[in-house]
Amino acid sequence: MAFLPGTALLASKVPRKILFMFTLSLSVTYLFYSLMSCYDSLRFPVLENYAYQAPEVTTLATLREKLYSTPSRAHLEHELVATTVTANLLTEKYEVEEITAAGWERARVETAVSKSAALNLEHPETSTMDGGLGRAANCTSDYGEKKLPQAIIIGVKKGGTRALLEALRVHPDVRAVGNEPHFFDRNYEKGLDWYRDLMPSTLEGQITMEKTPSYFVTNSAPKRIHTMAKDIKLIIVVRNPVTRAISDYTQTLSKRPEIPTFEVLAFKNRTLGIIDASWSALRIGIYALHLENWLQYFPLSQMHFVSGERLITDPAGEMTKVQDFLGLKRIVTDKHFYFNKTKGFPCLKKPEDSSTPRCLGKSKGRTHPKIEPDVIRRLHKFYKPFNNMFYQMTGQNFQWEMEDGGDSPGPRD
Ligand SMILES: Nc1ncnc2c1ncn2[C@@H]1O[C@H](COP(=O)(O)OS(=O)(=O)O)[C@@H](OP(=O)(O)O)[C@H]1O
Repeated sequence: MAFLPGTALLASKVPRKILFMFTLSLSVTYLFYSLMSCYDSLRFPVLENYAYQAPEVTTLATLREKLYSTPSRAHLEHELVATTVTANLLTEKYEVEEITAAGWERARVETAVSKSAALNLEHPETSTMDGGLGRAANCTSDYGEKKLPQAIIIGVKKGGTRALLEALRVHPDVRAVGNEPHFFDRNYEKGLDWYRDLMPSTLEGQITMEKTPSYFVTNSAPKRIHTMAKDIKLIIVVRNPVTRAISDYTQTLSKRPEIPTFEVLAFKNRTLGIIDASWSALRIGIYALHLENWLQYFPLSQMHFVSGERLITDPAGEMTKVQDFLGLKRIVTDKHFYFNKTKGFPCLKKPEDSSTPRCLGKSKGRTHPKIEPDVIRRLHKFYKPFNNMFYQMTGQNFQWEMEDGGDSPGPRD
């Protein structure tokens, strides 16, 4: 029997037309995959505002790797870091969003300097309490037009975002929606017209704002916000991640008293000291990793970081920096704040013609449960490298590492 090589045998048996079609389809598939891989490698650098040069990419990458990888037993004992970040359904379900109305009422600045402020005073707001999403609470006037926000407080949850927004609303050139719209995380499919319609009307020179602290930890939020407005200003109120986690837990506990203790939820393995970094109360505080996502889309110059601690100890000082960042006149000053001993926090001064209290409501400034000191120490150790990375990335040292390993300054804890 004559020996024929495989291809020749194939060619002899299969009609030429079919062979041609087969070769053609192979070529098209190859071309398609080549184009796809080119597209992938081209995608990221083309962002217009990409200005971020990670200071120590390897270090951040190493930190991320440590957090996400499955370490060996020896590694576990040395690093004591949680091994997975898959959603922890058990603990995630305890996440309850804070949607209670804020108690800080809007203080009208008597010495309004802008034309817009003068108009606002002619049409004082009927209600100062935060209302439903449809009609914003700080609706001082129906004059003007609804605009998409030019500045957003994007985080962090339990950082002091409500205190900041309410203090900003004192400014006559700031108009903000009272409740959290959650547009870029939960309601994006409703579209920009829906979002714009939530906003209060503004006059020329006034800034439209909103706050939704969960944006900071939402992967899709930076891109979506960038698509809406490349030049938007972003404000992030940050707080010692350990205190923040306890605050977050305290809020959940107030609504779900049956949940396990903080100490139980914080660890994957308490004996080995393995932190559960997938628990959202802890994950939110890894600021460096979340910030890295934002820096893919926005330069640092478009971001302003507020110290949640200083917002309590020196609210006027923090407000000066925020007003400068937003290009606003420095109208909100120390004259607007007083320290309320009963509340244990700064509150806004009442205007002369009103007797309404101007402290934030009961859901702000809750008493935290006492957490075991060695758990606090362990969490400080866990966050330390991420905090240092965050200080490098922002160029600011928030001084969360206290010498005694204790909590940051604040009224409690
Ligand atoms: N002036 C004033 N009054 C009351 N509370 C103040 C104030 N300034 C900052 N804080 C701190 O704000 C913490 C709540 O943060 P947020 O408003 O960002 O919380 S939320 O994410 O909107 O639920 C809240 O956290 P807890 O103390 O844990 O309740 C406060 O510590």
